[in-house]
Amino acid sequence: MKKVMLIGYGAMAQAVIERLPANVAIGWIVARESHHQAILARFHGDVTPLVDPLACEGVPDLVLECASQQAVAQYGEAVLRRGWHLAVVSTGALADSELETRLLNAGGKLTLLAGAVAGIDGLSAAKEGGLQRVTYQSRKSPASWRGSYAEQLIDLGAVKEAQIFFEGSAREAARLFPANANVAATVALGGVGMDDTRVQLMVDPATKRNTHTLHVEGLFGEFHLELSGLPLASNPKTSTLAALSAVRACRELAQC
Ligand SMILES: NC(=O)C1=CN([C@@H]2O[C@H](COP(=O)(O)OP(=O)(O)OC[C@H]3O[C@@H](n4cnc5c(N)ncnc54)[C@H](O)[C@@H]3O)[C@@H](O)[C@H]2O)C=CC1
Ligand SMILES: O=C([O-])CC(=O)C(=O)O
Repeated sequence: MKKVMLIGYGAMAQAVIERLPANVAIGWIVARESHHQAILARFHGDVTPLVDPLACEGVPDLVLECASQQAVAQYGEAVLRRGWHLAVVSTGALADSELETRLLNAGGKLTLLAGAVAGIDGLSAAKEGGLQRVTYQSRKSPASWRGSYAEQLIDLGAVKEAQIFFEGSAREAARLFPANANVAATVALGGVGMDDTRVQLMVDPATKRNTHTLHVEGLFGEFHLELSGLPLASNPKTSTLAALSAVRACRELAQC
């Protein structure tokens, strides 16, 4: 039985717990203290709630971050320094280039999950031949942008038709929208980097989906990908596919 340490106990973590493959168990959950009683009760003491991954007395086969960019900054380096395997879904944390360097030099094994988008394998392959242009657009409902920096750029309650409210680099997008624009960072890391990946963020009152549009041009030719994802019912910011990419990481663990 492979044992996973989850970081986070929100919408994505719940989806992962519900779909956990056979031969994989959650051993520890790093969560806010307010969640600890609920974790103990739900798993009848079989899962240890922690406030810090380093309080773990065992050795997890995988540490699966499903929490926030802030959690990656807080725990990522220490987890990797222990020689553990860390899979990160809050990839936008790497928009902080100093943190990126520390994570890459810490040892262990760092996996960046594809999250809510597809095509990262093709993008990375295309990079081998040279890329000329990578653009990424995210289109979500007003509910998905609520509570984010978007509220300072646009009146979400008054939007009548689809509107772009942010244009900039992947680095800016990932840092300004930490719960909404990790895909911008994922695309950047697979392609032309944080500063050269152009990003548009759009609010669309007519949609209930999270739509990711990727356009890539390079020596290989070009590709255009549009992925229209259903958000998790418990968090409209987060696409179901992002949670499924974390489940996939658990399945790969079960198979190795
Ligand atoms: N790469 C991608 O495609 C995507 C990445 N994400 C990332 O996944 C994260 C989680 O998504 P959801 O579960 O939907 O969010 P959520 O807001 O429902 O849950 C996040 C949970 O993590 C906990 N948390 C945050 N920072 C923590 C810390 N430092 N220590 C302990 N617990 C901490 C929160 O208390 C909360 O329980 C998002 O914040 C975002 O960074 C989300 C969607 C797509
Ligand atoms: O789940 C999504 O659709 C994308 C998302 O929140 C992110 O990129 O952080």
